[in-house]
Amino acid sequence: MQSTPFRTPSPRVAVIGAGAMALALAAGLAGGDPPLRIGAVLARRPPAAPAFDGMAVCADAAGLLAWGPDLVVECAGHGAMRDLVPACLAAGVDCIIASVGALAEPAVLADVRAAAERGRARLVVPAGALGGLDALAAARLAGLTAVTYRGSKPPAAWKGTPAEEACDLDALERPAIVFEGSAAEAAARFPRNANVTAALALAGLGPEATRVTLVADPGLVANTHRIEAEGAFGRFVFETENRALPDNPRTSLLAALSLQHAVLNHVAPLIP
Ligand SMILES: NC(=O)C1=CN([C@@H]2O[C@H](COP(=O)(O)OP(=O)(O)OC[C@H]3O[C@@H](n4cnc5c(N)ncnc54)[C@H](OP(=O)(O)O)[C@@H]3O)[C@@H](O)[C@H]2O)C=CC1
Ligand SMILES: O=C([O-])CC(=O)C(=O)O
Repeated sequence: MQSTPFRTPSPRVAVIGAGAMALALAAGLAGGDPPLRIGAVLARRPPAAPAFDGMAVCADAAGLLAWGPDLVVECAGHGAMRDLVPACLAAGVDCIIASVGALAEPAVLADVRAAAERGRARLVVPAGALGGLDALAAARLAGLTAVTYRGSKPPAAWKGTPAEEACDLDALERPAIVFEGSAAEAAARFPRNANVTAALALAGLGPEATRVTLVADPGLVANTHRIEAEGAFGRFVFETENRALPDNPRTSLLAALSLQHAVLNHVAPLIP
């Protein structure tokens, strides 16, 4: 038998969603060393991009589970996370999710947790477009006193969101605050831009106590995320300036790479 670099000879990985992030994930894994091909995609219509060629296309959770995945990666949106991920977990399939913001709603978090317990499966919450969550989660063990987040993106990334009520995105000449409040509210009001605030909240002080500022900045090219955390451990600041994916200006390349790393972490015996 040929040796495999993975824990199982042929990991059966499926993806939910066929947008910018799924495309980057599929291409990134297939182009890796060693390559890993995603075998199935759950999509509402057959995906056209060549990165999805050869994948089984499933229409719903039952179809996806019938394909027999070892691991499902959600990169579709809050609705898909809420409606499809619990069924996968309850069936014993580990899941990695991009749409972490859905977990800021306590009922969804409870539902997902119960499904994972029922199926003895694992839900992996990656850092996505952020960094520093390993340090934050460790620091939490000794007690945190404050966690704040400031997320700044170019105006185009805020199109079609409540930011349009806060300012005229097309006429901005200087940075404008488009939201200030809790991570819970940010994740709910900006489901395609503020998933990172829910991941931050889960790792740190929770969705109500994590303070969030969102900014539309016409001077920016990158999506910028800044975390400041304080507690018994001391203090840290983490900032990242992320390039956006070519197919979606809201979504950072780092978010897709974070999913790719989480998949490799799941299937490989050792990964730094
Ligand atoms: N954690 C993080 O750091 C980040 C998380 N995200 C999350 O990842 C999600 C995906 O991002 P991105 O790929 O850039 O978004 P896109 O809008 O480019 O793609 C979303 C894809 O998901 C599909 N989709 C939506 N709902 C469903 C469903 N119920 N069943 C099947 N397919 C569905 C869409 O299909 P259709 O064409 O049919 O609508 C589309 O193909 C975002 O919505 C956001 O929640 C995004 C950025 C960062
Ligand atoms: O990709 C990013 O920069 C962050 C993002 O959209 C999200 O958290 O939803």
